Amino acid sequence: MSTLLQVKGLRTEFATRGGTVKAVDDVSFEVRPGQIMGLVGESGSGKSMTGYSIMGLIDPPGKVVGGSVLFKGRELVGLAPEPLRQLRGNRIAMIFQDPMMTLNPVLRIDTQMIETVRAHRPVSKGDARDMARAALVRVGIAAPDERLLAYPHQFSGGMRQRVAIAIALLNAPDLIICDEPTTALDVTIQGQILYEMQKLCRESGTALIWITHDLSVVAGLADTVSVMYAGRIVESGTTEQVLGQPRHHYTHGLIASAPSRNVRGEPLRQIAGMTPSLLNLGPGCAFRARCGGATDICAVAPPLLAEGGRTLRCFNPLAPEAP
Ligand SMILES: Nc1ncnc2c1ncn2[C@@H]1O[C@H](COP(=O)(O)OP(=O)(O)OP(=O)(O)O)[C@@H](O)[C@H]1O
Repeated sequence: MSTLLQVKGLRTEFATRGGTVKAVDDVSFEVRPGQIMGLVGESGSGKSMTGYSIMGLIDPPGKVVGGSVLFKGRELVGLAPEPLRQLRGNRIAMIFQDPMMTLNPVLRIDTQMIETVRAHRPVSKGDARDMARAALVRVGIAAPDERLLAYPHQFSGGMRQRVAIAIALLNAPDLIICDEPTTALDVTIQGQILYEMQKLCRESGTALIWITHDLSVVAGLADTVSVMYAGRIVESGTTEQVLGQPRHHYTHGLIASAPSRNVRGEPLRQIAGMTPSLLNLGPGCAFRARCGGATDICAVAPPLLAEGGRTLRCFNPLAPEAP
């Protein structure tokens, strides 16, 4: 099938007093229309910055310093602000952990939604209002006419996030990047939103990149998973491959330490050691200090192995389990 988004060798750096932080370091992946990709990793691994880099939302002292982001064949790296703005909220949308990154606290919901539609297409206010109403219904908001007249502070956290999702859906984008949008919500609401997002994607062919540290979320949602560590993707493949038979020691550690894998009465399992600083990271595997499989060779840059749709950056991967 055709490729919707092709990210190749993407690199984003922050100039800090202590030196250069390589937040996104040679990241590559592809997303097809309608595909749901999970981007997982611990806090600080570069997931959000990868999403922001694709969206052209990196602010100084950060900068995309290399690589390519092809969206429907068009290069987004280096694209001028105006054409980028036209793509955002129209063909590509982003949903943030905090819905107030999307919502304006002083405007009524109808005003915000109508403006979002009319910024990208020449429709009447009445038609834009109908589209806003339909989007609220799609995300499961009851009494949409009443809700359209409300201000963001009149909604609960879960409802506010639903409105932010409805705004992202307004112009039927080809791609939505979701940055932990359900993390702050209670488990029941999180489950409902995940279910609705998956359904919407399946129905409309919208592709999703779902950024999360929570493996249980991607297990039920994503078609493919990419695992990030210290700014790099260390393993990717189908969800079954990566979560069912991890080959990278870091992926294995993440799965083993997931809260759902812990047994009451036994000590909580964790990956030993600390995530490294992204300042002055050398070329070798950044996980080697915490890795049970590390050998001397891991001090040099690990090769990118590709096998049966899976990619892996490791000299000493875990053996595939016998079928
Ligand atoms: N303004 C900044 N100045 C310097 N470094 C930054 C800045 N913003 C981000 N970084 C660096 O980028 C790295 C990646 O951050 P990012 O937010 O992408 O991580 P993440 O995996 O999304 O984590 P989280 O789940 O906590 O959001 C951070 O570890 C930090 O070192």
